[in-house]
Amino acid sequence: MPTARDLTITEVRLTPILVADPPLLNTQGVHQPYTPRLIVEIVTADGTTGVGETYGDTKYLELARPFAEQLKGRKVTDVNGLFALLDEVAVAAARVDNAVDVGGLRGVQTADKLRLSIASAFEVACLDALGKSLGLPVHALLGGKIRDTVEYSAYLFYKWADHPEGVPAEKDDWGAALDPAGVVAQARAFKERYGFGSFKLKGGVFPPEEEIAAVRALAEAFPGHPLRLDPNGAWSVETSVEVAEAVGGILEYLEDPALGTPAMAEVAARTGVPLATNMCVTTFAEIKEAFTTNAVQVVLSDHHYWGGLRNTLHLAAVCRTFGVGISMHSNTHLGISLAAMTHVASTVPGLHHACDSHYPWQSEDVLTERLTFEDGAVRVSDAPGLGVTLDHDRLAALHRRWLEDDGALRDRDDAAAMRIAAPDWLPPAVPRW
Ligand SMILES: O=C([O-])C(=O)C[C@H](O)[C@@H](O)C(=O)[O-]
Ligand SMILES: [Mg+2]
Repeated sequence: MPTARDLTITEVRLTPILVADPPLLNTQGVHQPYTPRLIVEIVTADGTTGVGETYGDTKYLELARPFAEQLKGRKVTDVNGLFALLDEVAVAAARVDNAVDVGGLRGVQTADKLRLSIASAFEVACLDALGKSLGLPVHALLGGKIRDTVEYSAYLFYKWADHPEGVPAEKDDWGAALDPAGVVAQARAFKERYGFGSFKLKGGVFPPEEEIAAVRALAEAFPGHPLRLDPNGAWSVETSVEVAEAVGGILEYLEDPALGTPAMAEVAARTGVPLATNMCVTTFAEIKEAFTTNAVQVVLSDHHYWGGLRNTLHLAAVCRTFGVGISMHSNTHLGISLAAMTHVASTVPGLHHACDSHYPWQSEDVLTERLTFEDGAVRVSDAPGLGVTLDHDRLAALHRRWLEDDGALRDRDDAAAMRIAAPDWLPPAVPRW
């Protein structure tokens, strides 16, 4: 007879941390030297622990704390119940009224999206604990992997060599990338270190002509490799169409060239270039307009704000129904989230594009062993749960950094980080070009 397991949640630990981040440029500004993340641990009565990870900014912490309190006494098998609890977590109006999320780079901000961004970390932690308890990998709990490896793309950024002088920061070894030659050199380093075969350039930083030149240089240096360009909605429809005409033929897709579904629909109608998004379709409510106006051809899911791994599968099913492709978006994240992304991606049918991941930019992690890329892919773990182990010493050290911060870095603000180098900097009005 199998022994009964007690999967009642007895303890929930929330650990906010600050993680080193290089000076990566985007249309809003530059990444801070340290970025907030929240690590969630769930402990069950039989001593099983599950881990999850999500955004660590104050607005997420203030929701995660009351939510965590409600979980005690519930079972990790009650994953649907997590979502029923969400409505009970109050979101202050000031967090959503006219607010955009970090730097405006992840689409609308709604109370539900904030709540889902919290629930996702708890869902992952529950699935990790359940998998460990049953001796099954998370992908098995999602119906089973249909591929053994998940391919990722190199996430290229325009970048300074260092954070501004005098700003405490960890040194990175990527160097600067501020022109086509620098972007190609960065892509070569990504290929050499991790074997990536697809390249995405974060654009919206320099005038479109310069970014067109960088894409052309990439195409010349890496013939036949899929390329993407993502200016985070910084261009007008006219500029988007001009860029599409200039480099559409060498792009796998153009990502969020213009802001909002109507603008994306117009660009899509006027060009033959597939459009991807992690800005105009970031909630289920936005799907209908975008799909019925043919505004996007690929949705980049992100299990953090879509509300977890099972919601990602629901999104994938809707995309499949409408003949829209699916792949994955990424912000700064650690190995717990890379493991979660890899498990869910291994179960998604028709995943035809390499997923995004910031992970190579993160020199720090909270795991005993970093996840690795081979030929640009992460092997899907068959170990119980997510297949990762938390390093409590590392976690404590990164939490100490958070505790010692005076609050300046606890909320990611790319425009404020830019003002250290350019005091007059304000997030540019959109469209910027
Ligand atoms: O694909 C995207 O739009 C992103 O990854 C948005 C991110 O916020 C990225 O631009 C960043 O972290 O600078
Ligand atoms: Mg994007």
